[in-house]
Order: sequence, then structure tokens, then C-alpha cells
Amino acid sequence: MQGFQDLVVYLSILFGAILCCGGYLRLYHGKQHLPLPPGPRGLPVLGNVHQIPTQYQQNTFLSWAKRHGEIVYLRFFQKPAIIISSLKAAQDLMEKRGSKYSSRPYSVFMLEFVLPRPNLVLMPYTDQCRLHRKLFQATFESRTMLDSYRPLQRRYVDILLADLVRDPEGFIAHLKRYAGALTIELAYGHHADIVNEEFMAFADKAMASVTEAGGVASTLVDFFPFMKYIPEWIPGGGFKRHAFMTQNMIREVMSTPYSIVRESMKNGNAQQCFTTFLLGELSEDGRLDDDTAWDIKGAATVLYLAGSDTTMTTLISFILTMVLHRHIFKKAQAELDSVIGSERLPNLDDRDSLPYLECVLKEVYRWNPPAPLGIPHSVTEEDTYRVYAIPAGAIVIPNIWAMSRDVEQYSDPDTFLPERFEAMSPQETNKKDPRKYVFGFGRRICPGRFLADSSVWLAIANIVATMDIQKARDISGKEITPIPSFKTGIVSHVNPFICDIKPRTTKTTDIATKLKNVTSG
Ligand code: HEM
Repeated sequence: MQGFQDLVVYLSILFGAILCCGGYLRLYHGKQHLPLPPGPRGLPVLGNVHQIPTQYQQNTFLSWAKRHGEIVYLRFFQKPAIIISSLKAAQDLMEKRGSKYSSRPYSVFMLEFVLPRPNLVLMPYTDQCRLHRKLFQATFESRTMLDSYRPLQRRYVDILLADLVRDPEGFIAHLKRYAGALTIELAYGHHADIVNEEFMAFADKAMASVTEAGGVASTLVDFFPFMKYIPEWIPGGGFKRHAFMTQNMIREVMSTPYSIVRESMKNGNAQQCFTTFLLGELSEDGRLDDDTAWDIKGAATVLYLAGSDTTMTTLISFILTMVLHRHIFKKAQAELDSVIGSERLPNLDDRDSLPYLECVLKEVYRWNPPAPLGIPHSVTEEDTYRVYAIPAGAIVIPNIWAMSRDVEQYSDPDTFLPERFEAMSPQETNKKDPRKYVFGFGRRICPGRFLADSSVWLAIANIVATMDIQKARDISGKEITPIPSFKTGIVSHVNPFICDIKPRTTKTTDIATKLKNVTSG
């Protein structure tokens, strides 16, 4: 068996070499006759694969950008890739030339093994993708629709505050629940208690299985598609077993809440939600083929998967920075007290009158961009940028982390300093607003950005208004200062830390009393 395994690896390398040489010749004899962008020197067959770390790739990519420039060229076996590390280059290419830079790299593993149907996040830029984006935009980018979610956001913020009062130590779980329950209710209409924690836990497990399943062999199949024909009982084909198991879990995550919506539609008690909207838009006279049903299930699941972890991470980054910088928290609180007073809780209409809190939120996005490498795009047509050729089919990785650490834009970029935005002119603030890059670019920009931004703002404004946050103390009374650290991966999750959160009692408002009627499920 070992011999066979070696043969598979040997064949993979051989095929790679052949494809690679073909690719290489094509690149250098492309019609532009321009050089490729600079990058670290790779090996003949592997390209730069062996230089890519498995963890915190954004840091390595940033160090390459410092050496080679804002566009770095890499090769993963035969596949070209560019890493974009400046906002200007990302906007020039991914936004101004959106017609060429808006597809996604094709993943054999995800699209042929794990998912029953491609979902929006992974779709190439086809008519189907445009249709799905239109549906997301109609639901999450229209002002009227966003305004209609305000009562829901208010309800979940009240639950969050009540949870924080009841169990301050569980703040990470409460923030996760806030972000998750909100997106679940938008997706499926019923209260999160019905789909409940069990659904969130199972969805997390399925996603972990996707990540685990994406080990070496599954990554290889993306570069050497012939591997998909290796039977699963032969070494090298074992990834298929894991992939099929993952597919079963994903199917269940997609189907369970969808079936509840279908059932309540039959019973005439379904709430208006993204799933009912999609059913209305995509079914013909109430009829639905199997593929369309999977498309709808996929779109609703994407809403939860793309929306909850990213939103939660922003909120936890906020708590962490407030623990570390109490003077900033107190300054935001003083602003809030002077504008809102203590008789009511802040709402989204107050946003424009709280400029310092706005600077704090911008700095939270910048300090820990929730998706440090975004989601890769791919180039559909050969292109040129400055003096370089960008080959068709290249994977495009925006290094959002590098953009947030650009010293030309932000001095002392590792320091958490909301005041950097306070000191800027309106034009400069607009140009340097991290929301210009943390939500991605161009035709694939995050369609949930307005919802995410308002949900995060509402939660942090209400936390600042009602809670006191500071460092926890050990039994000897000494302050415990959390050391900021983040998980590696698509989302930069904050590693757990402890802090001391207490409800504030002000002259006239006792928030615990105010929220006594709010139940958390
Ligand atoms: C702070 C919270 C969030 C952050 C930082 C974030 C960030 C991102 C980023 C970087 C991308 C990739 C864009 C690109 O390819 O250029 C993306 C895509 C996406 N996001 Fe978000 N997101 C957040 C919240 C949400 C929410 C709440 C939703 C749900 C409505 C959502 C739905 C999506 C979808 C569906 C895509 C794929 C779009 C496509 O492929 O065309 N996101 N997001």
C-alpha cells in the first residue's frame, strides 16, 4: 500500500510539473509580454506551496509585501495567485476592474464533494451568482428592509443585556448567541429558541468538519482534480470518506430549519423571513425543483454561517479592547451619558450624535479585521497592472490584515487608538475608514455589511450605556490583564479571556430592573 501511495504522490507531482510548465510558458509568452509581479522564489513543481505557513498566513504575506511590494505573485503548483496588500491596489483591481476580478477559485473539494449545490460564497461570477447577490441585496442592502429589522435587533440587544446582567462571566457565549440568534431569525423567521442552541452547536460542528476535512488530500484535489477519480478505499482517496460524512452533516444543517419553515408555511403560521422570501422569488407557481430547493437552503445557511461568527468576533474584539483600555471605555461612556442621559437606552437613530463611539467601532474593525484575508476572488481574463501581467485564472487574495497595518495610512498601527480617526478631516476619515476593506471588495463585497455594522453598533452602544467593563482581579486583588491573541483561520476569533462586567447603576436607572421582563429564552 505504501508503494501505491508513493505512486499517487509521484503521479501528482508529475502531472503538476507538466501543467506547471504549460502554465509557465503561457504566462511568459502571454500577449502582454510583461513580467509577472515579484514574489518569493518558488520551486519548479511546487511553486511556493512549501513556503505557505499553515497558520496566520496574513503575517507571512505582509512580510512578503514589505519585501516585494503591494502585489506579490505566488504559484500553488500550477495555479497562479496574487496577494494584494494595499487598499489602493485592491480598489484599482477588485473594484474598478470588477468585470475581471469577481469570480471565485473553483474548489473541487467543496463543490464536488461537500456541498449539494454551490452557495453564494463559493459561486463563480455567473448569472446564478448575480441572481443570488440580487436576492441578498434586496433583503440586506435596502434601507426599508434594514429599517424593518430594527425591532428584532432591539429585542436581541435587550436579551443580550439581560444575559450579561444574569451571567456576566458567560459574556462570550451571550455575544455568540446574540449574533447567531439574530441571523437565524432573519433566515428562518422563527425565534432562535425553536431552532435553538442545538442548531448552532451542530452548525459549528459541521463547519469544523469542513475545516478538518480540508486537510492535505482535499487541498491537493483542488490542484490535481484527477485525484477525484481515485477510489476512496485506495490511499490518497481517503479524503472522500471524510468529505461525504461532512456532506451529510452540511445537508442536515441546511435542511432542518428549512423543513420547519416549510411546515409552518403549510400550517399558515410562517413568519416572513429570508427563506420565505426566496421561496416566493424562486418557485414557479409554488412549484420547486430539487436544485432550487437546495439553492434556497444554501442561501439561508450562508446567511447564518457568513453572518454570525464575523459579527460575534467584532463584538468580542470590542470587549477585549475596552478591558485593555479602560480610559477609552470611560470616554465613550461619558459621551453616551451626555448625549442620551440615563433615562433611556441608545437606539440606531442616536448613531450620528455619538462620534467618539463611531471612532471606537472603526478602530475595533481595524485592530482585528474579522476576516483577515477576506475570501479569495479569481481573475477571469488576463490583465495588466502597472508594469505587470496578471494571468487569467489567478487566485486573488486581499490581505485585509496588511491594509489595516499600513503605516502610510495609520501610524503605530498595532496600537488601539480611536483618536486617530477623531483627528482626521471628513475626507481623510472617509478614505481610511476600515469598512472600506474589512467587508471585502467590488462585486463580491459582503452583502450583510450594513446589517452587521448596525447590529454591532447597537450592541456596543447599549453595553457602554448599561455596563461597566474592567479587568478581572485574582484572589489577591491583583488585576488580570488579558494578553490579546487570536485563532488562525478564515475568521480571526479572539481567544477566550476573562474580565469583569457589571451592570451600572446610575442615579435614575437600574438597568437590571429595567430589563427584568426580558427573558432569554
Ligand atoms: C462584521 C461582520 C462581517 C464581516 C467582517 C464580513 C466580511 C465579509 C468578507 C470579507 C467577505 C468577502 C467579500 C469579498 O469576497 O470581497 C464577505 C462575504 C459575504 N458575507 Fe460577510 N461579513 C460580515 C457579516 C455578514 C453578515 C451579517 C452576513 C449576512 C447577511 C454576511 C454575508 C456574506 C455573504 C453572503 C458573503 C458572500 C458574498 C459573495 O460571495 O458574493 N456577512 N463578508
